[in-house]
Amino acid sequence: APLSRRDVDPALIPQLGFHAGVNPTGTGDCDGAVNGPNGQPIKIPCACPPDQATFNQALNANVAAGKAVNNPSVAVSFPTDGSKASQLARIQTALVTLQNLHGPGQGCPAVSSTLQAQQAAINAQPGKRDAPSAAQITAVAPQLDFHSGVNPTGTGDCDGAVIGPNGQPIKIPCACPPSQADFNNALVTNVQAGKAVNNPSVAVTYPTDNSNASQIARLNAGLITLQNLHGPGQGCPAVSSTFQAQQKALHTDTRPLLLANARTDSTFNEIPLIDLLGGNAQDPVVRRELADQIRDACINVGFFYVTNHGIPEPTTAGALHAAKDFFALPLETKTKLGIHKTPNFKGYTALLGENTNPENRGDLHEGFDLGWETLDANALERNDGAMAGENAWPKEAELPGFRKAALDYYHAAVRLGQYLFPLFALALDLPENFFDDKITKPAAIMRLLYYPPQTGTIDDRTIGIGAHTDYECFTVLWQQDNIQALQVLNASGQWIDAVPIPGSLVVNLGDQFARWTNDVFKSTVHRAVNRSGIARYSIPLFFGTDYDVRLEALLSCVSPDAPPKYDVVTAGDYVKSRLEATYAHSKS
Ligand SMILES: O=C(O)CCC(=O)C(=O)O
Ligand SMILES: [Fe+2]
Repeated sequence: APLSRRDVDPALIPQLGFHAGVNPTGTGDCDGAVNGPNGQPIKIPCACPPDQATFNQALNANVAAGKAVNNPSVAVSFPTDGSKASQLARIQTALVTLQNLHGPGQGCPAVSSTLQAQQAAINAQPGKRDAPSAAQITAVAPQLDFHSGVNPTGTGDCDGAVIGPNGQPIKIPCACPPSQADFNNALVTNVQAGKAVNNPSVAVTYPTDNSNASQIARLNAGLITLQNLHGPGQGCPAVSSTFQAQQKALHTDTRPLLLANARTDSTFNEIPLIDLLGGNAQDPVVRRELADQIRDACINVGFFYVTNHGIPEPTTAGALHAAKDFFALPLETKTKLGIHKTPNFKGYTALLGENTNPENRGDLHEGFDLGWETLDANALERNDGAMAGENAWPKEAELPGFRKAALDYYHAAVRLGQYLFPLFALALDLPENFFDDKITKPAAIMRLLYYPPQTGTIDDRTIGIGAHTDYECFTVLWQQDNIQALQVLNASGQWIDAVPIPGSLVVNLGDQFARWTNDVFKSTVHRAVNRSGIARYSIPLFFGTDYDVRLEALLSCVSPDAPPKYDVVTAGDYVKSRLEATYAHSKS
């Protein structure tokens, strides 16, 4: 199209830096221009981005209108000078154009271009021309957090702000650090010069926004200023301030702020193993590191193994023993405890009594389900409305010790669940106590499962447990060693074996978390087929929230590219409706 008189100078239009159709998955997704936290390109619709010429036309229309024509509440500007601020404004207009190509919030994602990287590069440029004012610099100046003259030794040395490896404060000159006001003055001089004036080969950058990267950059500017106060390399040591500790805390938190942009369609080939030590560590950095591993597994796989999970081996052995004894009871005894005889899915499920996958003919396992119950006869029962109702136990004389063994395991697993919830919260960039008021009653359902061996030709519609997702927030699954049965479906449709790892448990996410996170956390499809030739036992515990908690997409998991996918329902109603469908199969 010919340039219209009102069109902007095409040389000033930011380049998209990427083109459509890279590495199509076959499901409409292609690689984007930006790598996600897993090191793989973030997926984008294959039709994104448009070609540069089409894009330029849309941008010209927006600039002419002074707003995004498809989203008129968003103003755009297109200053033409070379200042940093104007370059950034032009890129901002390009981003708005890209993301509203076809309607309000309907367009191509930012990551289908390199526009955000271009913004970051401009922000990182040193330079006097657009240096902030003294007031802007001091408003966000790094705080020394320490003052001079602490515990003088009499030889000119004083205590520094940092403890050394011997447990004692590292010594610094008593004149260090300067006062915050003197430090600020030196900082302003350096920032406005774009370098350390006392050591001119050292550049100083000082972005003033609140991002982690910018805070870290400002602390660097602070360190350079402090260490070159009086001449090249002559100044106060880093340990006369807490700058480095502040940087360390920020470095552990450089994940993208918007979880919505961390969404992946990754095709995993193995299930990660996470050592759970450190979840209660005093040091928040340690807890953060563990939560980051969990976050990666939740975003990319939806399944992970855990070690150091805290459930004692004898407790597990006791529960396994109890399961074996229970399923060996005469069918008649078990049938008396049938799950349809209780209001809330407690008790025994016979072979083929359940159907997890509607396309199947019934699941080839027997089960025994129980909910929260205390072993202490005097304690108050706390029962979640969703699953309220008594457990259906066999008589103590019929199966001595069964109830205690099952409940011992249940209680140990609930402790593990309570340990995991704050870590999941951290993984979602939420306060660690986010779930505390949502899990006041342990809405945890435990199952003992028995899978008879399947021999001969196998009809794919009758397997141990049909392909399904779990319904709650997450599941903690114990599976028997040496028998491979559990399989997990990856994004390219392959079943990946979840091989039992001795001493570990499997943790997998369920639909409640998927709904909360708008599918940023994956509720991954899985099934079990026991072709080992011998009996297999497993013990899942499903952790949900209190009944009335609304499963509403977290704001951080929603963006124009990823609008909320699910209707809001309560956690309890959701699980209940799924259970009703699962067991409808055997209800007569
Ligand atoms: O037995 C297994 O390994 C899996 C059980 C399961 O997926 C379930 O009960 O939801
Ligand atoms: Fe499951």
